[in-house]
Amino acid sequence: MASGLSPVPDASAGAVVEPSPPADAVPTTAIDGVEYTPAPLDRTATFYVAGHRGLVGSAIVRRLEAAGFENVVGRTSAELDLKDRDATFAYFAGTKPRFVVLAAAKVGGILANSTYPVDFLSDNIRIQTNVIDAALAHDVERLLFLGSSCIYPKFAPQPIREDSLLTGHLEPTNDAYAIAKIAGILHIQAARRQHGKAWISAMPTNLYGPRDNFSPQGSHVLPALIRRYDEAARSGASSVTNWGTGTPRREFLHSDDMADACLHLLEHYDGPSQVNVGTGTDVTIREIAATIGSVVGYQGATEWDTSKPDGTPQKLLDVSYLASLGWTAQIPLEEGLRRTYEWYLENAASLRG
Ligand SMILES: NC(=O)C1=CN([C@@H]2O[C@H](COP(=O)(O)OP(=O)(O)OC[C@H]3O[C@@H](n4cnc5c(N)ncnc54)[C@H](OP(=O)(O)O)[C@@H]3O)[C@@H](O)[C@H]2O)C=CC1
Ligand SMILES: C[C@H]1O[C@H](OP(=O)(O)OP(=O)(O)OC[C@H]2O[C@@H](n3cnc4c(=O)[nH]c(N)nc43)[C@H](O)[C@@H]2O)[C@@H](O)[C@@H](O)C1=O
Repeated sequence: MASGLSPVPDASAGAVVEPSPPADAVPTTAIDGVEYTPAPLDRTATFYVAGHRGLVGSAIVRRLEAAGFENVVGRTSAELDLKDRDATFAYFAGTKPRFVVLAAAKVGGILANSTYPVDFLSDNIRIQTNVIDAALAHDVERLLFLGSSCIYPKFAPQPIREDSLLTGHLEPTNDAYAIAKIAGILHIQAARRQHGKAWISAMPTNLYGPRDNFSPQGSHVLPALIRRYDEAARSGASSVTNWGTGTPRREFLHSDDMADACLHLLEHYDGPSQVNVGTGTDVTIREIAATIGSVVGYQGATEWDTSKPDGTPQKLLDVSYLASLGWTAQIPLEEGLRRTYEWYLENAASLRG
């Protein structure tokens, strides 16, 4: 992040260089039937990544900088609490971002979501409402809101298509978080309808990668298991105990793939429907546990604590619309796991939690 943690450069300084149109700049039909033409984003514009230190936000910063964006900016939650409406508006007034990705949120695994539903609802509603309203007030040109696959009904037909939204009851372990995310999707659609904004929403499946949350109680399953199996391998433990039955199925996408999909969507999609982002394949929790055990070299037994919640039995996303826009995931699960484990080993001493 070249200028992100220092004052934002004067927007009037330097000539604006418009990038040339992409080779594939042919009209595309959006998921809801609207036609639009892919358009590259101006690499010199100020680009605010809300949540730039998190799992997804940090991957987006890496992807944007690799793509030549010169003015990627961000603030930590200590520097700018996005729950504070006045502070959020003041930041937008001072920074004047032209592009925004909203990757700041209160995020956690199944236990955190089910234990603290008020926090997941209230914090996320406030963060996203403040950012979206400030972006409206300060005329942000392109904004990408990140939701989650948990917005879909617990028993949605698999793989889950975008039009399954609001067709059934939510999974109770994360309904509060899901309702906040659904409100975000509607907020983006409302900004499109009422103010003509070219803003969009993406719904990621379960994500993992460097800078994930590895805290034993608060994290998602994949970082939790990397830590648990690594610690067991080191201590020579004869068994580890995971949560639930191990039978639920989950789809895992590396954060670098997610970041690539975000930029692709911003340059190739402009429609009101949220767009699913995933790999199109899933595994059982038992299978991912076995793979992680093998990646970290754990040789003991695995037990299952069925007093812990399983959550939804399956939430495999239908990613055919995103594929029709020209994007598919590139990082195989086992390779992504190895890369994440390497990052974990290098950073274990300084992890949160
Ligand atoms: N991880 C996953 O499996 C999935 C994530 N998502 C979505 O992707 C997005 C990013 O998630 P992820 O990267 O995993 O989450 P992380 O917890 O890794 O990062 C969240 C980021 O949000 C920032 N943040 C949180 N609260 C505030 C606040 N009050 N003010 C300012 N910044 C705040 C944090 O800033 P700081 O570090 O400075 O405190 C952090 O950088 C979220 O919208 C999430 O819902 C969707 C599906 C799956
Ligand atoms: C991304 C998504 O993440 C959350 O939903 P989830 O997919 O259910 O998330 P999870 O990764 O925490 O669990 C997946 C599965 O794995 C099992 N499991 C085993 N052992 C551990 C374990 O040690 N930790 C965790 N967390 N899970 C474990 C666990 O019992 C469950 O069956 C949402 O709340 C919401 O945040 C959201 O949108």
